[in-house]
Amino acid sequence: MSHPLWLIVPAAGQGKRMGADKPKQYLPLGEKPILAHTLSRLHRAFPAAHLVLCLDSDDRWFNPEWVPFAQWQRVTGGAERMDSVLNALHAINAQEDDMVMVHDVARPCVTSSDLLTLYHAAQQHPSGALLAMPVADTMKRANAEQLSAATESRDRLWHALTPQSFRYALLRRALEHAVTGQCVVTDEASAVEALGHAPRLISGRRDNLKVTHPDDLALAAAIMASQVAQASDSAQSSESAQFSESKRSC
Ligand SMILES: Nc1ccn([C@@H]2O[C@H](COP(=O)(O)OP(=O)(O)OP(=O)(O)O)[C@@H](O)[C@H]2O)c(=O)n1
Ligand SMILES: C[C@](O)(CO)[C@H](O)COP(=O)(O)O
Repeated sequence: MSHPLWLIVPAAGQGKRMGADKPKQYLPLGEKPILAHTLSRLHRAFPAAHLVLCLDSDDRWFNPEWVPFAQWQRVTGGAERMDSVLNALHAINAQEDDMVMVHDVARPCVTSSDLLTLYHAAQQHPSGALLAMPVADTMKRANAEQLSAATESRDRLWHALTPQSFRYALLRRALEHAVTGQCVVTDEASAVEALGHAPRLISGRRDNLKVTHPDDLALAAAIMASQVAQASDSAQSSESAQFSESKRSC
């Protein structure tokens, strides 16, 4: 029997790099805010999952109407992303082997196919798995004057994305270990690695953008529009395939 899935969405950040008048997860992308897009994408892939949403204690913008899940709870975020995720792990009544998947609210372009691929990989790998992207550019090491002091090897270098997914007990132990050691980790995989585990890297789509800077808003809107167009093209081509199939069988 498969274990329940707990979806943790850290959404307690301030969006300082975005520099807007509200946290970036509440900025509109088309008709709805980023947070609503992200939750809707997660729900499409995992309609029966239990959502845990980490929100800042002073959040004035959240609207529960944006949550499409039947089972969900709100928890208070912490000072760092890792504290928000650990608060969520402490708040839920999960079994040791339950699957937990953590996804940034700021990544609204994630696709169902990447979500499902990651979920299956994490179920099979005892150390968990994360979406990631092999580095595509030449990598430079700057000196203090922002001069290009060296070129780093790209060999086996990946960008970490989200979601990242692990068994509940492992992730909780890893984040508690990081917090106790006063070590700030920026993703779950770093905490798990610090326990000596090696999560599996799953090559994800390059358009799983983390909305971080002002320019990213237009980019995310363009990505979403192109994903919708691609989905409608493939629906049309599957309809026309069915049509030619039915003509053949007449
Ligand atoms: N204390 C924190 C900090 C961040 N996050 C969440 O972690 C994710 C990744 O963080 P980032 O993109 O850095 O978001 P912000 O912290 O909001 O951005 P900034 O660093 O520019 O302030 C986001 O979904 C953010 O809401 C969180 O839940 N709790
Ligand atoms: C978790 C993450 O999205 C992986 O890329 C990232 O580390 C979090 O973003 P931050 O900018 O480091 O807070």
